[in-house]
Amino acid sequence: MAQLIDGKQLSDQVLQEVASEVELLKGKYDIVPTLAVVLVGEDPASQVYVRNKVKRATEAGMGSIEHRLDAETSQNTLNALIDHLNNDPEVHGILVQLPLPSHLNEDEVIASIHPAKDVDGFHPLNVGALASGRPSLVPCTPQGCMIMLRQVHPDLSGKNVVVVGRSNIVGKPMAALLLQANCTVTIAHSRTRNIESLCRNADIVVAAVGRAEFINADWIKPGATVIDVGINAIDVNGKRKLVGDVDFESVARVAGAITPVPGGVGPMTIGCLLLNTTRAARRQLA
Ligand SMILES: NC(=O)C1=CN([C@@H]2O[C@H](COP(=O)(O)OP(=O)(O)OC[C@H]3O[C@@H](n4cnc5c(N)ncnc54)[C@H](OP(=O)(O)O)[C@@H]3O)[C@@H](O)[C@H]2O)C=CC1
Ligand SMILES: Nc1nc(=O)c2c([nH]1)NC[C@@H]1CN(c3ccc(C(=O)N[C@@H](CCC(=O)O)C(=O)O)cc3)C=[N+]21
Repeated sequence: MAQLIDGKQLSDQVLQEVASEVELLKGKYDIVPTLAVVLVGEDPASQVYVRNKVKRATEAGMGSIEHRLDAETSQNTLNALIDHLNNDPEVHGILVQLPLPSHLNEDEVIASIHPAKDVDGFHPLNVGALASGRPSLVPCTPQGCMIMLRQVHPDLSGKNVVVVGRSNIVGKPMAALLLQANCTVTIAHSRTRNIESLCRNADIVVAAVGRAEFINADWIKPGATVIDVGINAIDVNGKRKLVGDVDFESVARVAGAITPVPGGVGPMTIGCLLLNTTRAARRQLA
């Protein structure tokens, strides 16, 4: 049976680090690091994430502000809110929950967030910084995955890694971080040929596909490390259940180490989001 990489426990460590940084910023500089979360529409999954983020922020002694806008909100209204948050000295981090309703221009919204407050690391300036090996605010989910990987592989140098998925929020920044850690990185996606055999050659597989239990034991080299980013709600006998992009039961029998869902990458994402918020606050001191 594979070693379980416990995201809940690791995220508690990250959150403790966050809490002491918050204490320091309060005591020494009299500022309360504050995260503003913007949620447009009623997407029930997003509401769960937003709730979790706000809860953890409060526990860490941080400020958190929620802006819930209805699904019909116009681009102008959203732009005006972001403008206001950009200029509010008491807000240090801004997160606009994605995806946005289809009538809104996501790229425009992301580019309008002040790069120094972009705790998601999605602004083109932060994306460019990461791509050129000078990371600034690093996307939370890939950052969390790296912390989990380091538990198993303190030195990642030379590892063959396959990242399945090429989204801007997970796959691409994940690949950039792995490359910077001297891994040999392959990015697979829906047009990739022989994806199964590619994965079977990998020392590490990172799954960010968005398909429930897509990757099974036949794809995994015995002893490999598997990071499951997927969060998929499925129906089992009328009950809602969260599963990853990896078929946990079969893969855990062949892998050397694996992350569970829930309790894996998800909690790490939140930990890193709050860590980014304290980093952003510190940089805004000057
Ligand atoms: N734990 C966490 O904190 C987070 C979890 N998530 C979860 O991670 C998953 C991925 O999210 P995200 O990156 O935003 O998803 P996207 O839908 O944006 O991207 C999915 C990627 O998977 C690829 N893909 C889809 N089908 C296949 C296939 N049959 N074979 C190979 N590749 C395929 C797509 O390829 P193509 O580009 O060719 O279409 C795409 O690159 C989701 O389950 C999401 O809920 C996301 C963010 C944070
Ligand atoms: N701008 C933006 N930034 C994001 O980081 C972002 C986003 N938009 N849109 C949606 C995805 C998804 N995401 C998750 C974060 C935490 C959990 C999480 O905490 N999951 C828990 C449990 C969740 C539950 O029980 O429902 C777990 O996996 O154990 C899940 C998913 C962040 N995302």
